[in-house]
Amino acid sequence: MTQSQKIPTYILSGFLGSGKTTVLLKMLSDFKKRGLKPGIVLNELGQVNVEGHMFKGEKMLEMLDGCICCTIQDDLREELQFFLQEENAVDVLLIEGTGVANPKEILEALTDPRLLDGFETQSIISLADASKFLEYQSIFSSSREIREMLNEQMTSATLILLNKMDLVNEKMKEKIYKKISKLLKADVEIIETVYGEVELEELLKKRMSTIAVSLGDGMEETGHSHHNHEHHHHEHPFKAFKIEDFPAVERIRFEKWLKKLPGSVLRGKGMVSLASPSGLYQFQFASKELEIERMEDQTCRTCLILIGYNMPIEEIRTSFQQEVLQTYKV
Ligand SMILES: Nc1nc2c(ncn2[C@@H]2O[C@H](COP(=O)(O)OP(=O)(O)OP(=O)(O)O)[C@@H](O)[C@H]2O)c(=O)[nH]1
Repeated sequence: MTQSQKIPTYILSGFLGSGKTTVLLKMLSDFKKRGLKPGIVLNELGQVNVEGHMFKGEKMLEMLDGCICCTIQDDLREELQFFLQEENAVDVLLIEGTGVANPKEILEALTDPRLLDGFETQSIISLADASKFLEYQSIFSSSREIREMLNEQMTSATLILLNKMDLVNEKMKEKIYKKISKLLKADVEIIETVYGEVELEELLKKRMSTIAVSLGDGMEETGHSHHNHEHHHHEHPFKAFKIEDFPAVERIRFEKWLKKLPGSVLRGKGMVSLASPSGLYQFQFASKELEIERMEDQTCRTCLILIGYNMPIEEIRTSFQQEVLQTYKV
C-alpha cells in the first residue's frame, strides 16, 4: 500500500464482555483468507493484556493500563503513526476500545489533522451483550455510569451487533428492541449475532460519511455527530483490579467464587493454573459464564483481572483468599 491511499479503519466498541475480541478474531481470519494484511490496535484496561497471545504474528499495538477517553488519546495518535510507516503498512486497521471507552474518543484521535490523510474510518461497530442488555439498562439493577456508557456506545455506532442472542428468549428480545428504538435517534442497522458470527461484507460496509476538512478550525465531520472537544479530566469510574502470581486453584471452587461475585464486578479475565487437569489456562468470565481454555504457552504468570464499577475490592480479595486459595496470602 502506498502512502497516498488511506487505510480503511474500523472501530470496534461495546461494553465489557460484549464480544469485541470474538468479532475481532473472526475478522482477522477472514481478512487473511482474502490475502489482506490487517493491523490491530488493542486498548486493554488492567495492565496485562490477557488476549495478547491470540494475536501472535500480527502487526499489533497494545495500549495497556489506560482508557482512551482520558489519557490514551495522545498515545493512540502516536501509535497510529506506526502504521503510516512504509515498512508497517497494512491493508486494513481494526481498533478495539476498552469495554468502557467511548468510540467517539477513538474517532477523535483518528481525525487528528496529522492522521486524517492516513486513515479513513469506515464504520463504528458496536457490540451489545443481549443477555445483559435489560439488566444494564435497568435503573434498579444498574448504575447511571453504566447506562450512560452503554448509551454512548450505542448512539455513536454506525452498526450494532446484538450479540449473545443464544442467551435470550423471545420475550427478552422484544423488550430489548423496544428499549433500543427509544435510545437510537438515527436509523442504525442492527444485526443479531451468536459469537459475533456475521458476514464479513456487513462488517466492512462503509457506513460513515467522509470527513471533510474545513479551513476553519481544522476539521468537521459530515453526517455524523460532532466530536466532543472538551477534554475532561475526571477519575474514571470503571476500575480494573488485579491479583498476580497465585498458586494452582481448583476449577470448581474458582467458578463458584466467580459466579457469586457482587454485581458490581462486570467482567473477569486472566490466566490461572488449575490443580487438575493441571496446567495453565486462560479464562474469560462475562455474563456470569466462565470459559476456560488450556494455553499453548505454559510459562505465563497467573493473573486475575476483574473490571467493574465501585467494586468492594478488599472484600473480593479476602474472599478470593479464603474461598479459592485458602491459605495462600495475596
Ligand atoms: N454465550 C455466548 N458467549 C459469547 C458470545 N460471544 C462472545 N461470548 C463469550 O463472552 C466472553 C467475552 O467475549 P469477548 O469477545 O472477550 O468480549 P470483549 O467485548 O472483547 O470483552 P472485554 O475484554 O471485556 O472488552 C468470552 O468468553 C466469549 O467467548 C455469544 O454470542 N454467546
